[in-house]
Amino acid sequence: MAAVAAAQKNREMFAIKKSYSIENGYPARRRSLVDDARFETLVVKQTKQTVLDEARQRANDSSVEHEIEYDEKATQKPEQQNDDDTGLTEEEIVLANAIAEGPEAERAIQRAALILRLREGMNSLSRVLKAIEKYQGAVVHLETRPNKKENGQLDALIKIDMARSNLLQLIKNLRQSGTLEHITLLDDCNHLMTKYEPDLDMNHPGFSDKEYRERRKEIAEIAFAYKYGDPVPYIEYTETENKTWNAVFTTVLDLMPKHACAEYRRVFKLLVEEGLFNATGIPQLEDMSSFMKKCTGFTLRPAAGLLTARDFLASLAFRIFQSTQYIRHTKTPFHTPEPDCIHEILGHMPLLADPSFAQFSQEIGLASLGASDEEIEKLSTIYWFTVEFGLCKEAGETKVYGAGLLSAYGELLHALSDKPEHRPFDPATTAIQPYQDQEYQPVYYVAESIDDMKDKFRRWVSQMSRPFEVRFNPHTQRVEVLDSVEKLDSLVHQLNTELLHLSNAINKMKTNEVE
Ligand SMILES: C[C@H](O)[C@H](O)[C@H]1CNc2nc(N)[nH]c(=O)c2N1
Ligand SMILES: N[C@@H](Cc1ccc(O)cc1)C(=O)O
Ligand SMILES: [Fe+2]
Repeated sequence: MAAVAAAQKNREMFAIKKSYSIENGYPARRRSLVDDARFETLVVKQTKQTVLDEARQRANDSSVEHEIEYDEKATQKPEQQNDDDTGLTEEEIVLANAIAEGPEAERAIQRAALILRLREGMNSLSRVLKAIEKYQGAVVHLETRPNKKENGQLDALIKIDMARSNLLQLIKNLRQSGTLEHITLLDDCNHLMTKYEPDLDMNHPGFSDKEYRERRKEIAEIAFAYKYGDPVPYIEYTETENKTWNAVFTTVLDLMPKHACAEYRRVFKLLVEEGLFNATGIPQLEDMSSFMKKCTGFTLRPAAGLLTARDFLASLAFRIFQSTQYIRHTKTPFHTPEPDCIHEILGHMPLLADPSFAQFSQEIGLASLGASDEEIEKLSTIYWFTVEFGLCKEAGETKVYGAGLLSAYGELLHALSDKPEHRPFDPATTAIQPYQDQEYQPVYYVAESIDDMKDKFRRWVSQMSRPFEVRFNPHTQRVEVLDSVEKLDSLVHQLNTELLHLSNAINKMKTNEVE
């Protein structure tokens, strides 16, 4: 529990204390998700920097020098000594703040991944392992490889579990000895909301509605309190909220037989038959999550608002969709400037229950893991013009599969009209097409089919700069980096097993046909 509380505290330490709305002194501006996301990334960075500078200042002021018992002589040369002991790294500050929570948090076991540069090869490694042992740490994972630049030197990745206070000491010593290249505190959620409160600027339909804003905060709290593995709490939606749902649901019911792609129509019908989709009430995320899990393994977790692209995409790699639970303002049922539960449930969820589309969504997520900021921007642009606002061909006609169109019939009709430009989906050009969410789009991309879009996307991803390949292991529900013979070996075994099932099934079907 202490770890969760400390992680929560660390989140809050960096979380943006005020929303970007007029009353908090942020300039009014026409809503644009892209600008918002960029603006907020900048503010998040500034907020973090301020917090870190203040903590370093405090560390400077605190005359008490932490006793360093560690046997430094054995591991460093004078020139390596870093006498600026208070150049605390962000992780040290996060740890120090967690420790400040009290004795329990101080003793709490923290998992961390250390990337080390071992200048004296195996000699340095044995000293580091001795230090870990000295601080009562447990090595969970260790791998080394020759340093690309310096012969005789090693790079090491060591995952350890260690009491926070000891870990703080160890990091400091490794940093001073010039061994520590990087550390990641693994159980701190870096799920930073880009907004603490909804950004309801002047032209947001709910801006002047105090009751609506209270409701938004109340529902956002569910997302903040949510822990992985919990069922998503039910929400007692009000009559007004259900009326808003009804207005949109009935229009989608009218329009989707003609305009939605076949994959969407198929699952929509299933959802109606299962009683999850009806005109009277907003479906509960927990029920939708169970349905999707049965179909494709996708599950939901509640999101309090717009997440950073990296956070949002990373979840898709694990077949987790971060879904908002609040609903748009009743004044504007047919288009809202931000994702809401109607958009997520009516727009996204039917297709996340389709195997081919679920695979495509997961592959965008997998491609985002370890991607550079530039590549994240390209992936979220591809996501925008496909998952959010994509069109596809079907028996010579243009159909809709983009969630942002299926949940906003006004824009759906615009997208299918001859007003906007229609371009063939091609990842390389789509990925760099600028877009704004202020009004309807001037350009929409048309895929030959969902499978064709997936194939084109895979080829484009294979040229991305990431120097390693990843795969999602459905048994462990974890993403594996395919960078060792052992991992490739287990993947080949997995494939062999699947192929065996496939050939047995084919033989049995052939035999049945003959009989
Ligand atoms: C991936 C891309 O940035 C996309 O616009 C994301 C951003 N963050 C999001 N956050 C939430 N909660 N819901 C969304 O649909 C999105 N869309
Ligand atoms: N415009 C969509 C909601 C939406 C907003 C922003 C997005 O990024 C995506 C979807 C609707 O009204 O349903
Ligand atoms: Fe969306």
